[in-house]
Amino acid sequence: MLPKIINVTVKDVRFPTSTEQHGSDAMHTDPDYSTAYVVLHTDSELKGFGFTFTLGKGTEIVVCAVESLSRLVVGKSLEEIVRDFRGFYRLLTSDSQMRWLGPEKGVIHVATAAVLNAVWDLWARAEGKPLWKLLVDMDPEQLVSCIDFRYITDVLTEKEAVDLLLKAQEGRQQREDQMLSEGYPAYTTSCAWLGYSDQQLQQLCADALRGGWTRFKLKVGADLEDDVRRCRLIRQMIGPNNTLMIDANQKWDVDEAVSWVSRLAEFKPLWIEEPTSPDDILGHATISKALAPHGIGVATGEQCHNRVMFKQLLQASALQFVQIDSCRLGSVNENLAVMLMAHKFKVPVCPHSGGVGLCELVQHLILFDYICVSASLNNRMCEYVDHLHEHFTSPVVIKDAHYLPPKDPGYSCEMLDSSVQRYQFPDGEVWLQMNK
Ligand SMILES: C[C@H](O)[C@@H](O)[C@@H](O)[C@H](O)C(=O)O
Ligand SMILES: [Mg+2]
Repeated sequence: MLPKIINVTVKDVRFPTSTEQHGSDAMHTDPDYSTAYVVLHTDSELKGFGFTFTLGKGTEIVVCAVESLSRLVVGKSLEEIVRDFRGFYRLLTSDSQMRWLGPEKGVIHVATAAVLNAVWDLWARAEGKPLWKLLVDMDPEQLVSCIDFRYITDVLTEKEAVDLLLKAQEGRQQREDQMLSEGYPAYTTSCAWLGYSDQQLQQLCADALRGGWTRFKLKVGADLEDDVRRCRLIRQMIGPNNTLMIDANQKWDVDEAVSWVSRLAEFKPLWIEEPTSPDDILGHATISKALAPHGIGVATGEQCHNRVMFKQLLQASALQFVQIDSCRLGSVNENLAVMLMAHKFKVPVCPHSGGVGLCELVQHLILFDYICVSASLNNRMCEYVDHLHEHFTSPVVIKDAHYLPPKDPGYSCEMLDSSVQRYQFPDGEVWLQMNK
């Protein structure tokens, strides 16, 4: 018997990362990595844990949204949910009154992500498997039955999705074994946040090189001369053969993006990430076209609202790297749709990660992508940042710059009770002390 959800609790948990400029970029200069942290309580011993990611202020708004959605969840059994997961996704995203707040975007959608992440965590725990393995073991029809195809059937139908998954079945066991022994390739963003000094960047970069890292992301976009200096510095340190990516976090207008990045082309970045507004699909297409002769691709997705936006970015050849996000899209359900569309358009998926807990979650999705969808590691890697893992009960395991597949049952969302208590906003000990 699968458990029934009898209560949902949600907490505002914030980590004061801004004090040391961790996570800083051209637009988000002082992020306090935070979560709206959800626990599904059931009529059994099992619980489901989930969250979405925020930058501090406003997390209380997401908490309210989760509370509103909870009314749709309490009283449902897991059996009833997973028997028609597409229907359950629709229930949360298409409530005829609440959808006005989105639809499928903004606060209400990240709140949906938090709730659905907890449901997937609960399901994987009930099956006694890590989430990636639950997905890998599902047959194509069952996987596809979790996806809401509304608004994307012009690009991907249910039947096509099943066919893509069937086609990728060959070599699956071998890829699973490979992941278990080698892990999934990662890149690091931890060396080069915008607020770090040159000295700090050099030190962290030297440490990372010693630790076996070969792919590095640098924040740009505040000041062109600073960017030239920092790109030169990091390129000198990592040498010509390691990979460099740059990330502007939406700083520029379209033409400005093209001229600014052209100036940085000599440092050979693989991609420019979020050059402009995440909503500007045609702008991304223009930038992609202009930068192609330099061999620089456009990456985006960490603030892409939903599968419909990804569909258009792909249709318009507006991105060369798809950055899915475990806490912005409607959880695993919507990420499955995006991974399959990316595969159809032959665009590699390189997930956005980092923040607090995003590495823990997204590793499951990218393992599934490799084993069951893309079957390729070409031009693919998953972001990693080295912050806040100690607050999770099943933290990520990195070996030689690769994510090793998680083994514990669930979606790796559970935080330590002591951390939740200490960092709860505004009454946790850490915040009480900071505000003294
Ligand atoms: C505010 C955050 O740290 C962002 O800077 C971060 O998610 C970043 O865009 C990334 O790609 O890791
Ligand atoms: Mg980014």
